[in-house]
Amino acid sequence: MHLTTSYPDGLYIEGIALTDIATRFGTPCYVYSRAALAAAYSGYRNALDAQGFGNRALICYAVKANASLAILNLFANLGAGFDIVSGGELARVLAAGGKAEKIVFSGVGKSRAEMRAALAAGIHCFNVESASELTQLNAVAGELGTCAPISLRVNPNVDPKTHPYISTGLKDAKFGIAMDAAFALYQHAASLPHLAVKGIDCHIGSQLLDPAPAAEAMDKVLALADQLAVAHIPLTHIDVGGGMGIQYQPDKPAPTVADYLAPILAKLSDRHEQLVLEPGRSLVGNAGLLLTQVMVLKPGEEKNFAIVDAAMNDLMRPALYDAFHEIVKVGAGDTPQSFESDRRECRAVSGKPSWRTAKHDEQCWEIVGPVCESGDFLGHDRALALAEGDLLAILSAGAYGMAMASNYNTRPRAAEVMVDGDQVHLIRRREEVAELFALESVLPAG
Ligand SMILES: Cc1ncc(COP(=O)(O)O)c(C=O)c1O
Ligand SMILES: N[C@@H](CCCC[NH3+])C(=O)O
Repeated sequence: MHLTTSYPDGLYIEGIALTDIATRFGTPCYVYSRAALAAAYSGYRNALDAQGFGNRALICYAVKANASLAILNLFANLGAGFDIVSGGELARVLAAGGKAEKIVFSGVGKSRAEMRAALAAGIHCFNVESASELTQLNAVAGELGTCAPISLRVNPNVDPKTHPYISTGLKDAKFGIAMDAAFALYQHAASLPHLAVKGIDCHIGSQLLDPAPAAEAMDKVLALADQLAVAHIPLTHIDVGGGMGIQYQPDKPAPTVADYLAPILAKLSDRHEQLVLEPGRSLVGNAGLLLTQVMVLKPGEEKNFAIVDAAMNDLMRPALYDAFHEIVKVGAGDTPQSFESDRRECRAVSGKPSWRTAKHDEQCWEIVGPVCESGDFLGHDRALALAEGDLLAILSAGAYGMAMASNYNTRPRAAEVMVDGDQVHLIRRREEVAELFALESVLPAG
């Protein structure tokens, strides 16, 4: 949440004014901070070092959160491994300089071609999610004359207390192998000639603000690991997944990495296995924002609409999960407002014709995009003093922002830039409209 600094001439990221970025690169534009990304990674490393896991923990950044080559390269240079879920992500990680031997491959549906590519690259481990996948992987590894390193991803049937769409550890989810079926499947895996049992994996969901469910899941995971050791199927690593949440709004603080990990690490401290972590959102979420410009103000009897040039195709979290992202003005003299007090004012006047807040010049706005969907909103009831042409920053947009962007309404995807001290680098140029239909063709004439 605290990515920007407010100066008299507007908001900055590190040494660069957001207004300058808008002038140079246009809007909508994703803006990341190299320092914030590096600090998030160090947060994990330091917490692990402090708990004595320095030499036996592998941080595998979950690429799905933000697959930018520049970000992958930055984490690779810091020593990170990667959690991938497709052949595409494998190719990206390798192109960005990631090391194959630090990659874990998650996901409920891996194609044979993806298995082959990962085996050829020599990844650290496949996180296998079904009996059928185990059989297929054994066959593919056999065809290649090799042995696939595997973990089973278990489903502990623990409620992670997060949004149902990003909850993965309850038994009605498509993810993982039921705890009571896992032991037998491990025995089967150990009997297959082209599999090497390495570890166990568990990921119960995303945006978790309380570590208790993950710690509860860990008890079940460790009980199974001990049972396997007795059955002569020793494990060399324990993958605790990702899931740590971040602060999106002032009244919902997130724990520090150290506090979040403490109850989980406590259960692992007197064990010998390597620890694998798969954090995504907590490494990138608060290191990026989406810069957008107000195109049209459309005050109305019921609601005031501020139509901006970013939309649900750029950031779909609000439309998909009703997710909250703080939105602030970035121009000269605009200090980020305290959202909580503003929201109360918005609600207090809601329904009144003027929709005016107590603050001078501020009104309540629905911040919406130009896409033809009523669900195309980026923020509800925001108290802001707006004029057409104003720049806004949609905060905490570094995770699952650009990664889930689409070309809906034939909208080119946004540019992405990375601030590094007093430099700013274009890390992905804005798409051009002609590129959006370059792969298509019309039917032959006649
Ligand atoms: C298997 C797996 N690992 C890691 C992650 C990363 O999760 P997060 O971004 O919440 O840290 C996810 C996404 O939830 C996932 O499905
Ligand atoms: N896309 C989700 C997170 C998904 C996690 C994937 N396992 C979000 O934006 O919050």
